[in-house]
Amino acid sequence: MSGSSSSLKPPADASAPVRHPEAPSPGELLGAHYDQCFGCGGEQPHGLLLEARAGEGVSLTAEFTVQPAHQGAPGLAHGGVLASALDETLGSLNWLLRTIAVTGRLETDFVRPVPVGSVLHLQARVTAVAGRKIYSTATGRLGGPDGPVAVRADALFIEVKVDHFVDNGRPEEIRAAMNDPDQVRRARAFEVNP
Ligand SMILES: CCCCCCCCCCCC(=O)SCCNC(=O)CCNC(=O)[C@H](O)C(C)(C)COP(=O)(O)OP(=O)(O)OC[C@H]1O[C@@H](n2cnc3c(N)ncnc32)[C@H](O)[C@@H]1OP(=O)(O)O
Repeated sequence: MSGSSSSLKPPADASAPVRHPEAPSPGELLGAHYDQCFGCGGEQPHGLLLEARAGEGVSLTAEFTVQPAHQGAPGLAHGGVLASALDETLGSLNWLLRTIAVTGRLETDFVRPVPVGSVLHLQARVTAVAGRKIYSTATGRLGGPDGPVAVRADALFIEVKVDHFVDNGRPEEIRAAMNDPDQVRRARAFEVNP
């Protein structure tokens, strides 16, 4: 069974997404937006270490290898971890729009169990944009990019200003990020002043 709530259906006046002219080229790795991010950061040993690659249009692919630290049932990935992998993949799409956005809603279907050690092949694309609202969808497949779907999600991201993080994040981490030239450079990729 699948389906999504009405708030995930773009309104009639929504527009098709427009890839930013300076978005990474198809095939290019996006890299981490923050090295402490649970989804993509290289400094989180139990994180997902998810690597996303730009696709055509406003789409991307990503891979996530399920580690023993990601278990729920014995030998199987925890559903919340799989939802995180989908969330991170969908969030990475905003790089291609050059828009800073956070997840407002994420609806996930868990279709097949995902064993530890398996690689989840994720594919995501933005389907529509309406004002600050960005609608997107993703699948995660097992055994290869054309393998059977194990998880899928629809999401609504909401565009925010960089102040969203500055005003709400714990001051220690905000200060450290602002003092990190690499982090400042990544933030500038979104054409914002950190
Ligand atoms: C430096 C680089 C770093 C880049 C960093 C990137 C990090 C990516 C990490 C991966 C992604 C994440 O996990 S992000 C972390 C998880 N998410 C969060 O923490 C978000 C927490 N929530 C919030 O802060 C807030 O609720 C917002 C920002 C989402 C929305 O608040 P707001 O800005 O006041 O906007 P608001 O007026 O309420 O809503 C705007 C429009 O969106 C709709 N809307 C809002 N929320 C929802 C919702 N849950 N479901 C349906 N619709 C919603 C409203 O109806 C409205 O529609 P209309 O009336 O206009 O039609």
